[in-house]
Amino acid sequence: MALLRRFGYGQWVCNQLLRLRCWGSPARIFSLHRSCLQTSSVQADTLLSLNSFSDKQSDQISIYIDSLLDWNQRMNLTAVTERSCIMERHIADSLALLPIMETTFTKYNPENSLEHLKVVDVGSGAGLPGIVLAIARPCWEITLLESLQKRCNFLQYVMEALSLNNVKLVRARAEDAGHDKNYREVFDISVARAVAEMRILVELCLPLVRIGGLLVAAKGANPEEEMHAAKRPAELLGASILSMEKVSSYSPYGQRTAVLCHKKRRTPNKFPRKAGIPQKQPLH
Ligand SMILES: C[S@@+](CC[C@H](N)C(=O)[O-])C[C@H]1O[C@@H](n2cnc3c(N)ncnc32)[C@H](O)[C@@H]1O
Repeated sequence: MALLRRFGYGQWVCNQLLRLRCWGSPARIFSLHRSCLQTSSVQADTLLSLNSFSDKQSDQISIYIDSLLDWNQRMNLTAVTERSCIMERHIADSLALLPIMETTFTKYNPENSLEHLKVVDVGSGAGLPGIVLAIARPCWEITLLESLQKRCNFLQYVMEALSLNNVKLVRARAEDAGHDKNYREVFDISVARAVAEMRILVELCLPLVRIGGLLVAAKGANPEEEMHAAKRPAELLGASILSMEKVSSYSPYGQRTAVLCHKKRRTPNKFPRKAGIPQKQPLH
């Protein structure tokens, strides 16, 4: 472990190697180091095999990362510019949401199958976590909601390059989509990652969620304060904040969490408020 750490590998890679019992002689470790330098394949292969990805899904992840790196030279999609870091910080981080999404959804919707969920990724940016979820769960219908045209151009390109036929792209602000009958209260789950603090997120995301559905917000190590501040806003929108769950992401950001809300009643028609108002005057 210390040896790989000295070569600059993150905790995630070391943990994966430990899990797979990939340890052996110094020569074996050195050859692993060399192969990591060449292809980052230890992280990639391990992550993809842990998620039981088929060859097609693994290829889709690979093309997605290539596209991110390529387009990132022309537009600002992500601050992460190394292939291996994208694997750790973005792909692993997005996949880490799946177990908590699925167990919590089943708990509150025991009569519903997990096979055909409708999920909206609010503020999808470069497609995180939406594109990764669409690859991992080809039977789900994923809607990417993104307001910036440039990012939508990238998302459209990726959808075609990956032949993703379970993804819809909507270029709109969440405040507007929330009043469109095609999107209002139709989704089983709304996810959001790195978009806004919880008081704002509940107003952007909960109007899109059907009664019984969930909001799953990907958060950092300590979301307690913002979660507490969002309790009443969530109630105003027809939901209760269920809990904060630790998620087993291997990203080097440190502990990751998911804040979960359960929609219990219809959202009053006055929400979401006009574009920009949720951010300027968060509900309290
Ligand atoms: C910091 S990026 C995060 C992107 C991605 N979710 C991720 O984890 O990398 C936030 C994205 O949310 C989008 N966004 C912010 N507010 C929005 C809104 N009200 N409606 C739709 N998209 C929004 C921005 O355009 C931006 O692409």
